[in-house]
Amino acid sequence: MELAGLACAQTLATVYKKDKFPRVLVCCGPGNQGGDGLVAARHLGMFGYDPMVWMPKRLATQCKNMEIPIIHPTNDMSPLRDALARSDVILDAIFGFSFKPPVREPFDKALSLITESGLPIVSVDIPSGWDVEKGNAAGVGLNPDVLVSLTAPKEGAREFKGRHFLGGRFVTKTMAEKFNLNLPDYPGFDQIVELPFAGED
Ligand SMILES: NC(=O)C1=CN([C@@H]2O[C@H](COP(=O)(O)OP(=O)(O)OC[C@H]3O[C@@H](n4cnc5c(N)ncnc54)[C@H](O)[C@@H]3O)[C@@H](O)[C@H]2O)[C@@H](O)CC1
Repeated sequence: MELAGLACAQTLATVYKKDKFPRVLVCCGPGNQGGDGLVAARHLGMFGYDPMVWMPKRLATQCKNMEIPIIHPTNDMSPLRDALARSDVILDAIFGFSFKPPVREPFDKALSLITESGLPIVSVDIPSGWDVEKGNAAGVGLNPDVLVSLTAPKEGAREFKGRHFLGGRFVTKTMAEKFNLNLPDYPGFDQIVELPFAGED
């Protein structure tokens, strides 16, 4: 979770520079991906961003020491609406590979508000609302500008058209061999590598 969160923060920082996009709204879901989001928020704070966390289900207190503001658990959407109005970019850490449609409350309203905001979105692992295998077939998912796949790209992300990064430097050789993963090399000490657009060499 620590390295996955760092990979997410590094992806956002690579595409959305802090001088133009300092205010990051990190939207965290109720599962492990939400945990990645909290870790990413902490790293974004260390990178010099001004992160804020929206977390409708109470998770942990990872952000306390960084004094990152947390929008408290509530089904009322007005705090999220206000936070969106004060943000430059969104890190979508709401749902990952365990998401099963349809989207339940309060996340259904949250996904609509996030889309309506028109802000750039960086999604973690699979855009929220997409099925891990069927993608956005139901049409209720976010349409992010950037995706950071963790471990390996998911089947459902095939139709994703934006900038696509892989964050999986934490995958061991044994694991890569066991699951027959064909993983690219990571440059330098980076936690992420940008993948070519589908169809590119
Ligand atoms: N296991 C792994 O190999 C790794 C997992 N990681 C992260 O963990 C994610 C998977 O974590 P989890 O399995 O905890 O699951 P998710 O983080 O995908 O979320 C599952 C949560 O969402 C809720 N949920 C599912 N469908 C819903 C719906 N339709 N409406 C409302 N709530 C719904 C579930 O009740 C559960 O609380 C990955 O996508 C990735 O982001 C990374 O930390 C890297 C390593």
